[in-house]
Amino acid sequence: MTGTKAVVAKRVDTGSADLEEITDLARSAGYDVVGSLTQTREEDAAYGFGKGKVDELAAVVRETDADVVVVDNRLGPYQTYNIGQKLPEGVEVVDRFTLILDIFGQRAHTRKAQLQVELAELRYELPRAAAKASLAKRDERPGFMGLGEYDESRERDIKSQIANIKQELDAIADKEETRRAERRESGFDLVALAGYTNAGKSTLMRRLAEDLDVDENEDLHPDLQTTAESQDELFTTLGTTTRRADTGMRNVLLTDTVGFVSNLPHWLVESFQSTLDSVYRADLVLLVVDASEPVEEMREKLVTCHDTLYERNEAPIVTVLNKADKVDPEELEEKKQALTALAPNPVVVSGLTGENVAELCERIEADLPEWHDERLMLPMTDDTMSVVSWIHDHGHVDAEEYTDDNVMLEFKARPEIIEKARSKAADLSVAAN
Ligand SMILES: Nc1nc2c(ncn2[C@@H]2O[C@H](COP(=O)(O)OP(=O)(O)OP(=O)(O)O)[C@@H](O)[C@H]2O)c(=O)[nH]1
Ligand SMILES: [Mg+2]
Repeated sequence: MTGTKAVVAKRVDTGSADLEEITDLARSAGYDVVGSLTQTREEDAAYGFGKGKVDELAAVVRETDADVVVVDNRLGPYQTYNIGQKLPEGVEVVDRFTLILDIFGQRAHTRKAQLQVELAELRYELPRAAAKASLAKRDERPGFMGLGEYDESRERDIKSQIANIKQELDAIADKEETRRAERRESGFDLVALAGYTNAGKSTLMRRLAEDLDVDENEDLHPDLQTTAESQDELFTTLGTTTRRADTGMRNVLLTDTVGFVSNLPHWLVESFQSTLDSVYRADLVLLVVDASEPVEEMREKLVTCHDTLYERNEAPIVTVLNKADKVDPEELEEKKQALTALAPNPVVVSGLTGENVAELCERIEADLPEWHDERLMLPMTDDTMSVVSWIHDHGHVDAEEYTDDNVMLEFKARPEIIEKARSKAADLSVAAN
């Protein structure tokens, strides 16, 4: 798609239209943005924009020799069609959702990601299938008999494809839920990075996971990857990447995932359910915000993130104001104050320079579900040492004393781990008697 020329356009009811994000999205999709156009007026039923504005748009397209018009509004199928009719032959009209789906399609490298993109595309197409067929009828082949039947069969076809994909995604989601349970049983705390796209999640992920040996866990956790790309582009990360993070005492598995963006329809967010599950079902969420942006922008993006998290999220949230290296401390303090209602007690860091990352680690440890203290006396048998090392692996041992007949352990761990340790200790006692 590189070299494809695009004109971006946006209509707002009031105020002035901001083209920055749609331009970034278009670039991220690989378009060369060669022109732009905005309009402030209420929606026109036939074109979205006013009719005269569409003529202007056509002129810009001709001047710039553009191949595509990217519209940052929700366009109905008939509006898309009508705009297309006014543009030079062959120029495509793409709306915000189609554009985002394009980007996702380009970045989807795993089966799961591909299925999710396909699901979203089908959900987008479903309500349009009938309209398309009726437009085709009106436009091209007025006498063609089979069309009425054709559009129904296309709709049926889409519905059955949606059902199949959902089934496959449900199976993947079940597997992942099982894996999360296994990881928790192995003593890991699951921490997820969430936030608006381009906030710096992947950069922070690499910073937190930097001195870790992932290799030794690769067999245990097959989705562990060593790379989490960062780029100054929207939606660099689409699938999930999980790595071990060294935050101190706890065994943390950190998951990086897809960024949020505003104005996404419900069906699109739902299509990414199984990716977002790693956020919703985490033990702790780090909500990353780009602190170098104007405070109003930060506020809007925080609201978008909260909206996406609101319904399903189960975990406590720590807000992370990232890119502190780009903001002077006074300004940062003002922003912090202005955002307290949305982001109480945030941690300020720079994923790029590593500034304050130690403080973030402390917060992660403090806000994770609590570990409890336990004291166990283990009788000395052939299996005792393997239980001792199991407790070392799954919790934090504060004290360890050996006598001829016993081992005394004082440790901290998650409540489930303590339960398991107790039952292991009971098994040892049975074996010893
Ligand atoms: N100055 C500065 N730049 C940063 C910092 N963290 C990230 N960046 C830059 O911000 C851009 C986006 O970073 P990513 O880590 O890819 O952001 P992301 O949140 O993973 O983005 P998506 O995966 O696209 O949702 C990159 O160009 C990073 O180099 C930071 O602390 N300071
Ligand atoms: Mg990323």
